[in-house]
Amino acid sequence: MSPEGVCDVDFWPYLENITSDAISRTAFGSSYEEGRRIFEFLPTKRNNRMKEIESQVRPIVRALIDRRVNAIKAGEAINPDLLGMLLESNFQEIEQHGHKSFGMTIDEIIEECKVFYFAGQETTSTLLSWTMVLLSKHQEWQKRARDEIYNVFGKEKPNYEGLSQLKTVSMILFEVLRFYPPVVALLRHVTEEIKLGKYTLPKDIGLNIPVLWLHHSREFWGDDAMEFNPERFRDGVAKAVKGSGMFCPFGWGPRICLGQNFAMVEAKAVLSMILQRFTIELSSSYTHAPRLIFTLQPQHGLHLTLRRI
Ligand code: HEM
Repeated sequence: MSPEGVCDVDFWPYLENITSDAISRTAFGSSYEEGRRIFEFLPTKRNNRMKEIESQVRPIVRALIDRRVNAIKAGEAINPDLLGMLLESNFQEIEQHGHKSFGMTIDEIIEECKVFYFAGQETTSTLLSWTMVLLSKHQEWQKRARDEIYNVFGKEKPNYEGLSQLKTVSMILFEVLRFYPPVVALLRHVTEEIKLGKYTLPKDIGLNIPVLWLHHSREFWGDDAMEFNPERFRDGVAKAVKGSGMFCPFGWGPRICLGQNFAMVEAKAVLSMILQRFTIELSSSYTHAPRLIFTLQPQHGLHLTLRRI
């Protein structure tokens, strides 16, 4: 940072770090440093070695779980994190039915932990990235968000109660999720022939529900569908869009995202802490090129100019 408090920085790695920390602490509590190592194996275009990744991630998670299981067996208190809760409910299930086949196997628990990691990290850092880009392009919304954050927290650290009062920030995050949904499509496999409206879908076909397209359709959002306008969410999601299910950044139905509240709270907290300290603009080295690697990411990084307030 220059003596005047200005710096040019690629913010993307920092956002990746903070979201891995958040999910690591939530999933594995005090073992979060260990949990973070899992992200080193997240597949990217450069590092697309799924089999190798699988063989490296599994022992890390397995060691974490074994240690916890031994602690529980030794009568130690259960950690109030995701892994602790999963193991506790699993033990109860097995005890209640008196048989191992009622609980999850260790392999299934490992899979659950991995799902939380992979589902929760990249998606949230992507949401935060596009929020930074759009607030840089729309300085009036950046100012409105900062004013609200100062009104609620001043310069103090954000707290959970205060985060639920951030209405403008919520509107902004919803609009970012509409504009650049981290998950651009929902994929389904049709397991048996079914009638869907006027269509009959045959067994064994794949369905692609185009979230990105639905979120930009003039038919559902009106003539300003291609514009960034958080105001549309002032009276909630139902009033912003024609037709239910057309705003689906977290999916829809029984498989809707389990972490959506977590993600919103986390995004609000991170954004509050950034806007309390800095104004943000796009740096001259920023190149706008969203690309899809599982989620919609900034291809050439997130180069921003930060000015200390
Ligand atoms: C902005 C952040 C996030 C976005 C946009 C997002 C999006 C989604 C979407 C679209 C689905 C449904 C996929 C489908 O139907 O095929 C999903 C499922 C899921 N998400 Fe998220 N997610 C986010 C954050 C998180 C976080 C933070 C967690 C964990 C703490 C999480 C955990 C999960 C899990 C476990 C599922 C699977 C639910 C099931 O299949 O029953 N997500 N997410």
